[in-house]
Amino acid sequence: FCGGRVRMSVEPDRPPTLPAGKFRPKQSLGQNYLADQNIAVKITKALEDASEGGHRVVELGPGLGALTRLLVEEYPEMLAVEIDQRAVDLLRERHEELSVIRSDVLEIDYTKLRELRARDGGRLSVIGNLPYYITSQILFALADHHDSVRRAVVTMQWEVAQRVVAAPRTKDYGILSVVFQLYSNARIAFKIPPTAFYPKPKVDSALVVVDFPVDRPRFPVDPRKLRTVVTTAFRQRRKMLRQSLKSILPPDFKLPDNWSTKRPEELKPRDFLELTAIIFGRIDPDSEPPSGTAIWRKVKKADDDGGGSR
Ligand SMILES: C[S@@+](CC[C@H](N)C(=O)[O-])C[C@H]1O[C@@H](n2cnc3c(N)ncnc32)[C@H](O)[C@@H]1O
Repeated sequence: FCGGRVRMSVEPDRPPTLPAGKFRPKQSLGQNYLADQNIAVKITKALEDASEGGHRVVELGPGLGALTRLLVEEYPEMLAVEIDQRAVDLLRERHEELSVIRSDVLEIDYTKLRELRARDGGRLSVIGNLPYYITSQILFALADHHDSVRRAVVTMQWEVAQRVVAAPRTKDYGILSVVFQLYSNARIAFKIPPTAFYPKPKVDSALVVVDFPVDRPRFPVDPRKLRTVVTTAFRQRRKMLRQSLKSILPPDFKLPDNWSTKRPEELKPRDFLELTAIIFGRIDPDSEPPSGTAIWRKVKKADDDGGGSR
């Protein structure tokens, strides 16, 4: 009647999932809880997992369950991995049917997890409002196990998201850009303002959707060697490769002239594959991918117990 706009949601402050009392968010664990229900819905919708029961769905750092409570409706057989015992207890209380294990997400071996969870032979679907202090490590672990993951729907700091999608010759181009553009199709879905979280972080965040294509040919280089080459080159991004890569070049090895005067930001992601092959040689692309440490025993126990194992 008066033409005013109807507000669809109230300004988020305390998340509705935060229990009354002494539950103080721990900054050291990156606990900025999502408090905006509209955004929670948009994040969970981006997962689009078609598995019956959702046994392939894994949530990293569920916290107080802002995403979990929506996910568990659609994917009752999902698994949640959380390090904070208080949150684990709370989730078990609120969602009896949920498989939740207390563990460090950095211990996840996605290849083993897929063997255990993706019983239909599919790949894992990973979702999480990531704790920002370990975002890069989580992203690299996902990239290392790209054969086992179908899609990752993850929030991260806006500037880290910019690095994931950055093009060569831009200031954000670096190790994250190279790795994610080689192994995946990654896109920023939308920006998330600090007001969507409690407590409010100082920076904007982004939802990033990463798809790992199933038919991508295996690269003929060792992924750990590739990482070494890219990280070492970007550590001195203004220097020419013959200088910046000195410390990792084999004895008596001379970088061919067409590479030696380049700077890392001039190289496209695929050029780094070629460079790694020149320095360290090619490997059999059908060899087994490297496997990290595992929490699969705990996962198996949670499955065997038919719900959350303690
Ligand atoms: C940014 S909060 C997000 C919480 C919740 N998903 C939400 O959206 O409100 C990050 C969560 O990851 C958990 N966390 C932090 N470090 C972890 C680790 N190494 N392994 C597993 N969970 C971790 C924190 O305890 C916290 O619950």
